[in-house]
Amino acid sequence: MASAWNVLYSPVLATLLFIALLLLLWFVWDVIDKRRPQYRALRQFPGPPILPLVGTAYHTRGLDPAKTFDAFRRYTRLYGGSYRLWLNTYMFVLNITRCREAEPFFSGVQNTEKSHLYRFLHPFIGVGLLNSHGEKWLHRRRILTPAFHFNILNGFHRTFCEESEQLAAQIDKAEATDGAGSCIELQSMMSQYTLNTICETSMGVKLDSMDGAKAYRDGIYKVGEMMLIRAVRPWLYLDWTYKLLGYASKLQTLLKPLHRFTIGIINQRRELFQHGKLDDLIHDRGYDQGNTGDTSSFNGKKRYAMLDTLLAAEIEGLIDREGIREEVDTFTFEGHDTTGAALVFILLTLSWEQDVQERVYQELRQLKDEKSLDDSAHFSPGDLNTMKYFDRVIKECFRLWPPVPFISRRVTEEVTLPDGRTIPRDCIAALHIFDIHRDPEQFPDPDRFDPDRFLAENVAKRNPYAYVPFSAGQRNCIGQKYALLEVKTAVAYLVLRYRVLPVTERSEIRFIADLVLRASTPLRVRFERRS
Ligand code: HEM
Repeated sequence: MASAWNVLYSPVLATLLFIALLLLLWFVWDVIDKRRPQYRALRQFPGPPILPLVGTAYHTRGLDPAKTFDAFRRYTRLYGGSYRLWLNTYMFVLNITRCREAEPFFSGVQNTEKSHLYRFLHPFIGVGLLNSHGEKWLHRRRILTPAFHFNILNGFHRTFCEESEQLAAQIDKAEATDGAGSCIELQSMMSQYTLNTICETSMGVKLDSMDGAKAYRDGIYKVGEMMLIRAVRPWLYLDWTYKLLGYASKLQTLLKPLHRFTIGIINQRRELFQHGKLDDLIHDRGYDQGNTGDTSSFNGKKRYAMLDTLLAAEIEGLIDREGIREEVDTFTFEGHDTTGAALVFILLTLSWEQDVQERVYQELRQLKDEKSLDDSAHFSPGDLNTMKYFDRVIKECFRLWPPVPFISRRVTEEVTLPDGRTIPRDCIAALHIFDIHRDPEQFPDPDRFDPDRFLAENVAKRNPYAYVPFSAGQRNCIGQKYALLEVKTAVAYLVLRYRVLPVTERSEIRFIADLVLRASTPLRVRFERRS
């Protein structure tokens, strides 16, 4: 008898009973949870079976980033469009892969709040233009919109040209070392180019000429990797598990020098700004040259750079020091990897599509001749916009390889779709731009590269939200024109100078689930100097 009591009171049994009780409570909660209207609403959409307790959490469990990327595409094919995933009332997602379901998020003024995934960016970029909402977002957007005025972009064009020359010098150097037509790994080279340009245009510094540039560059990449680690491991979504497993302190260690770097530059520039020396600086850098039309002033200062716009707003009491830091880091984060990815996939595409590349080259050459520009001269921003075929090629590359493959929103207002289905409140709307761009109803034979999809008559036949590489509506990309000018400047310069030849084939590419479109293996082309 005594031994039976001993068994009953043994710690093992007590633990088992405790676990059984927890499971029972979890099960009861799960049953109640599934009676909520959100559950019923989401069940109107197709998706993988929702199992008791774990919902659909099994669908990406244990998958590496490449398999996670493939799993999302597989589900889109399997369910013929948008599909739902369910964990519980606090975590349920509608994966939107067709523009008919995406339209309410792009066209309206409601549901503009970002999902909780953007919280992972808080330690790095704070709560700035990208991830704030409501009044704060509107206020910041108003302050920053003048920093993207076309006169200012024209000033940035000079930086894009100089850095394109640096890029070519690097390619030539590789050729001198490794022999003619040497293989170039694109992802790191393009990322270096775009980090240089964003540092100069947003903070006014030439990164490569600064102490600590390498540490900053490496730090930015490592922080990007840590964001990805968190995004693809749902158990790290909770702040306490993130802290407990040591990730939070590792991130802080990485972020400290990055923030010190940005704050140092902001302080230096503030000094110049407050002592009225910035006009000399603008003049020295030539930002005030080549501006056409409007030379309007902002608090007596020319509107020429992103940080300077913020410093002027600070004087007016519109933004504080931390706010300036947030926005500068937001631009560095949003403005370099995205444009880098765009360049990688444009150059790869040109390497696969030799006829297209030749036609682009002829168009560039013809304009050069018409304008009597010598070989080393760059096109002006106006010139770049006149080349229609070039423009269509860039657009088609952005369609097939959108640098930001997915974005997400928190549904704060229930959405009723034209077919009567509802997207419930508190749902996460994951807008998969990668799949929206491959909707066969909007883009027949969607995987085929065809720049003529962007002929005016073809564009007119499509839903206005079928093509959204820069998102659309209120929360669209503030840097869209900047990015297009940068990309076109670099591609035009490189194509005129080199024939881009294939190394990595399209069929070899394995994408990974990431904030920016990236492949798991190196992406390479050859650059052959044109005679
Ligand atoms: C090819 C390059 C780029 C692409 C494809 C791109 C794409 C996007 C997309 C899809 C969004 C919406 C994000 C969301 O809803 O979560 C966005 C927002 C944003 N982008 Fe870009 N972007 C690019 C370059 C840039 C550059 C160069 C800058 C800055 C210099 C920039 C700054 C921003 C900011 C601040 C936002 C948030 C805007 C807001 O919510 O008001 N982007 N971008």
